[in-house]
Amino acid sequence: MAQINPSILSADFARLAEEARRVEGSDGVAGADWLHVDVMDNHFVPNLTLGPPVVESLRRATDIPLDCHLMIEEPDRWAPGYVEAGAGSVTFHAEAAAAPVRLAREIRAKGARASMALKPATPIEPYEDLLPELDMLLVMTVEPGFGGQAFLDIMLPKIRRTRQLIDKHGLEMWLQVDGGVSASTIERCAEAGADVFVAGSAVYGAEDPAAAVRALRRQAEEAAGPGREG
Ligand SMILES: O=C(CO)[C@@H](O)[C@H](O)COP(=O)(O)O
Repeated sequence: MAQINPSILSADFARLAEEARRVEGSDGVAGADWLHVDVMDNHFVPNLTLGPPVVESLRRATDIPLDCHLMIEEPDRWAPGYVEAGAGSVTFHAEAAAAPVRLAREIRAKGARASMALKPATPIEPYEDLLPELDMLLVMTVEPGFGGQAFLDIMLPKIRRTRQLIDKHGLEMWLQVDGGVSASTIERCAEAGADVFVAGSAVYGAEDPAAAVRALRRQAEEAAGPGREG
């Protein structure tokens, strides 16, 4: 089943709890699967957002699970604190981690899903042996740092190759894409093998964000076909 994770980078930071609730399901209507929390340190990327205290407050204010994407240096030092703050999934960048296997094991041992992200220029192949240590692999489809950028369709072959490696090893892990995911790009991502979709402006820029989430999920599931649904 396709999962849709709205990115709070496109939300109103003065009203985060309310923005989280706008994409949560209500009255039996399915909403977003996870809330994607963009953590930026102004070093790994040229933008600055939030840290563990905000994650902790969001955890208390909403029921939706938190998918924290750490676009920061020294994730080996800081990532465990995000699990303690209440993240259900923590993604660190391959380019920043000193010891990715040890870090993934620590995140899992603390009780969260462990995930690793690749910037557009970072290939998946050197990380093949590491995949069993992860619950999710994130292929960035824009340069990390800002919402609202154009989808890099030259990332589609990397999504396809990553899916092939996951299937080759018989892994249950998820394949996430992030950046420029919208009604006009999500089908290509799903066809290439992605099953978790981060969408910022396509959700929070819509008049009805919860309806945008449902429409994106429907498109992704139709594009993936019966092989990947349910
Ligand atoms: O991590 C990032 C950007 O670095 C993303 O999560 C964006 O925030 C997604 O926004 P859209 O491209 O969907 O507007």
